[in-house]
Amino acid sequence: MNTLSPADRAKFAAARAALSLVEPDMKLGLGTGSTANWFIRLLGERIRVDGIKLTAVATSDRTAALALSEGIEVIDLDEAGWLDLTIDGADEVDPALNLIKGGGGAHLQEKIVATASDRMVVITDDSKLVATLGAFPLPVEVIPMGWKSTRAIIEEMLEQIDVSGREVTPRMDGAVLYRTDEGNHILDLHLERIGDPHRLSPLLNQVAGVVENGLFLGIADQVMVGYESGEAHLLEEGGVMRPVAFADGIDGQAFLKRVLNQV
Ligand SMILES: O=C[C@H](O)[C@H](O)[C@H](O)COP(=O)(O)O
Repeated sequence: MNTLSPADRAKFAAARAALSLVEPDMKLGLGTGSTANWFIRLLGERIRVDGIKLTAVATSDRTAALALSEGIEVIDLDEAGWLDLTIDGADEVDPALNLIKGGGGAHLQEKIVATASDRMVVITDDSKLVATLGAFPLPVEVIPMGWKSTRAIIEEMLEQIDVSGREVTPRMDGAVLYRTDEGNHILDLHLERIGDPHRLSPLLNQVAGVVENGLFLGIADQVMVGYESGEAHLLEEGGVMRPVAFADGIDGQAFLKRVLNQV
């Protein structure tokens, strides 16, 4: 059997802890990325074990494909109307539960889905908890037409902003520009430290050509933090942390054995 890396042990623990938040008949938002993928696989297992019924909205083509392969019913957001709970990963989480997302290029759909939910719970390993956002490059989705002009305007705007770095690079997919599910490009802003994310986010979104940036401010309600040890804690605004027990009826060892042998 392949073994779980320390990072995956922590991601798995966070995802499994969030599984206990799922109740029958919920309409769920499913995030994108390696941590969200653990949650989606575990959700599929819970549906197989418990036979619970629920529907889900995906935040990317990748997530939709994985969810469908796990037997999860996937519907459009407009069909769902409003969601009970969104579970998603993050690239950085600050003490006020503000996030940087979009490392996988999916932050536009993720923000639409999270803000159309009663509750957003982030699942993450403890390495993503930071005092100040910005060490992870901030993704900004831009329309392909005139993207170089959009980048120039962003660079000029950044001169007025309290950040420690100002390099803006187009995200590449091998030799070509990266394309999101919507066919747009991504600019990664290497800011190192974002002094005032609440000032930066609307300024970015005001630039013509910008579709959405990866700052999630005041959107996440709680954070499930997983550790290499296999434990998980629930983090709430204000820094309160409490341990979470797994209560899902899943045989974790058997589940991991099956999943790891598929990889
Ligand atoms: O665009 C991708 C998403 O925002 C992801 O949720 C984020 O990048 C975290 O991904 P991972 O769980 O793979 O670290």
